[in-house]
Amino acid sequence: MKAMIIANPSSGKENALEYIEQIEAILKEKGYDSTVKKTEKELDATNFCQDACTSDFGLVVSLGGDGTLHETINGLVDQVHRPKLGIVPLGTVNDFARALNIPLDPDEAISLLASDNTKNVDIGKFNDRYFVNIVAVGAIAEATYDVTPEQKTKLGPLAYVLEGLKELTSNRTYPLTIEYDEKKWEGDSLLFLAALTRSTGGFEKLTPEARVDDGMLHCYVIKQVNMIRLASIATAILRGELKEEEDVEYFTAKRLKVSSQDPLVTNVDGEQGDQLPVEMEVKPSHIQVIVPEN
Ligand SMILES: Nc1ncnc2c1ncn2[C@@H]1O[C@H](COP(=O)(O)OP(=O)(O)OP(=O)(O)O)[C@@H](O)[C@H]1O
Repeated sequence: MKAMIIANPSSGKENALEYIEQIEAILKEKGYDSTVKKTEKELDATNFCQDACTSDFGLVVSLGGDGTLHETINGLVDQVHRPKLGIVPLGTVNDFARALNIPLDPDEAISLLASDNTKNVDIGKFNDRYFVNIVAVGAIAEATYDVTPEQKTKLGPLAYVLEGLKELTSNRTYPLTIEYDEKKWEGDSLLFLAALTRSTGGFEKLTPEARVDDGMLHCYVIKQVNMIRLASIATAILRGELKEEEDVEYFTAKRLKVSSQDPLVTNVDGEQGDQLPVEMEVKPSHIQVIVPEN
């Protein structure tokens, strides 16, 4: 059996290469011959992973942050043969690993690679690319672009939360039309979220209803609200009860289209996405990921 280790030497604390021997050793015990591929630039992980799929590899390990993981998954999704995926998180946020209960400690995540326990996880299609966590539309969605690498290193996930809260208080709304399955929502919205998992920006209670393998996009529209209601929504988020708020519309969908008369950009798994209109769809239980039991 063949395994490919896709390592980004620049991720997190720039120490990915220190873990390679340890990973090779554990995979050897499982009967894998490992090939190590080091990324040098954007899209390398996608191309390496596509090669692994077409060359009949049984396992691909992503060793890096969320960016490397997304690029790896984007190389996997459209293929007929999709190897199992192992994740060793080295980034600052590691949302997908959090959502799957994969240890954030690299040594523990490497030990997990010996496990045969896997989960078939949903993937979201967003226009012609894929996402694993969340799509956001609104001012807070643009806030993550303002987080500097220095803030990220110093504050970790909190940098996104702080930047996001700052934007929320600006209370800017946008007219949105959301067509989902056979239904439609239209109105002014402060923030629209479509989540596949419960973890966003390192914050694990924003969208607690979302399960990684339920085949659904969990959608939350925060409507136009006054400052007092906004404070109530903020505390509801902290309690993991966003959907209970009266100014929040919650629904699930298998596919949806979001449009607006305003030229709004989107945020897809923390990266800048296409401008509206956009279409999304769930590919249910599409990739097999090594995860802890329970
Ligand atoms: N050798 C390299 N040097 C610089 N950048 C690289 C290299 N290889 C890949 N990249 C790019 O680095 C991007 C970010 O990597 P990744 O997300 O793994 O690390 P990170 O930014 O430290 O993690 P996080 O986003 O969780 O903080 C990747 O999306 C990829 O395009």
